[in-house]
Amino acid sequence: MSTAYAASARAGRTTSNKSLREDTVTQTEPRLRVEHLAKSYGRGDQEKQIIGDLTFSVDKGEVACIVGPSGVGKTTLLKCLAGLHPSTGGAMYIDGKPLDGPPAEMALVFQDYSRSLMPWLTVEKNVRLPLRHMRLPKAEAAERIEDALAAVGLSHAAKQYPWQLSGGMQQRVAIARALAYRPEVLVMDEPFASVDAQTRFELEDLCLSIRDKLDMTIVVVTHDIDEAVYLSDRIVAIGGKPAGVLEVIDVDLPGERDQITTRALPEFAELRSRTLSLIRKAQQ
Ligand SMILES: Nc1ncnc2c1ncn2[C@@H]1O[C@H](COP(=O)(O)OP(=O)(O)OP(=O)(O)O)[C@@H](O)[C@H]1O
Repeated sequence: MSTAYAASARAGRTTSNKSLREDTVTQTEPRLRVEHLAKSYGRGDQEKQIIGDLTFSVDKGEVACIVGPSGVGKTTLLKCLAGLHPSTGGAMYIDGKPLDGPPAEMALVFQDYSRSLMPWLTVEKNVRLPLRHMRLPKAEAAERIEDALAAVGLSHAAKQYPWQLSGGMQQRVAIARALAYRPEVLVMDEPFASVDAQTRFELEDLCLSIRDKLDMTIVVVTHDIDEAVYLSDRIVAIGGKPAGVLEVIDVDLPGERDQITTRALPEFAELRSRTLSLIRKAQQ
C-alpha cells in the first residue's frame, strides 16, 4: 500500500464505527453536505419535480445508504451529486466547498459492471482508464493501479480480461477503477444488485474494508434494507412526491460488523423494522 493510502489507513475497528470516529476524527464540516436539494426534469407544462427538498450530511469515513420506494428519485439524487444532472434548487458541498459540475473528489460505481468494463482491455488497463486524462507520471499511475487492485483483493488478476472473471470479481474491478482515481467520496448506485447472495456479502464486507483502510466516505443507493443496515453509519430514508427526507437513522451497531453475528443482533432487527416501516408508509 502506498504512503498516500497508508497515511489514511485505520487498521482494525474494534469498537463501534461511531465511537472510533469520535475518538480519532475532529472535524467541523461534514465531508458531504446536501442542503434543500431540489430537482425537476422537463420544462414548462412538462416539468416534473422529482426531488422537493433533501437535506442530509455524511461525515468523513462514514458509509451512508440512501433507501426509498422505487422511482422516488434515488438515482436522480446520485446524478445530481455526481454533477451528471444539474440540480434545480438547494446546494451540495464537499468539505464545505460548493459542488457545481462533476466533482474531482468523487468517483461513481454503477450496478451494471458488465457494461462499464471494456472487454478488450485487461483488468489493469480497465483500472487505468480514468487516470488517462489526469496525465500522471507513469510511476504514480502504476502505483495507483497496484494499490486499487490490492484494496479489492485482485492483484493476482491484473493481466486477466473481464470476461475471464466472475461477476463479483468484475464488480471488484469496477470498484478498483473508482479507487484508482483516489476519490474522497465513493458513490455507488445499487452496486451489488447483480451478483449472487454470497458474493453480495463479500462485496459488502469489501465496501466496509475500503472505508476502514482508506478512511473513505461512501454513499450507496440500495433497495436491500438489510444491506443498508449492515453497511451504514447512517441511513437516509427518502420518500414522497416530490421526494424529501423521511428520516436520517443513525446506525450504531455494537462491535465490528460481521455477516453472521451482526445480522443476528436484536438491534439489527429493530433497525430493519424501523427502516422498512418508513418505506412502507411512504409507498401508501
Ligand atoms: N432523465 C430523465 N428525464 C425525465 N425523467 C426522469 C429522468 N430520469 C429519471 N426520471 C424520472 O424520475 C423519477 C425518479 O427516477 P429515479 O431513477 O431517480 O428513481 P429511483 O428511486 O432511483 O428508482 P428505482 O429505485 O426504481 O431505481 C422517475 O419517475 C423517472 O421516470
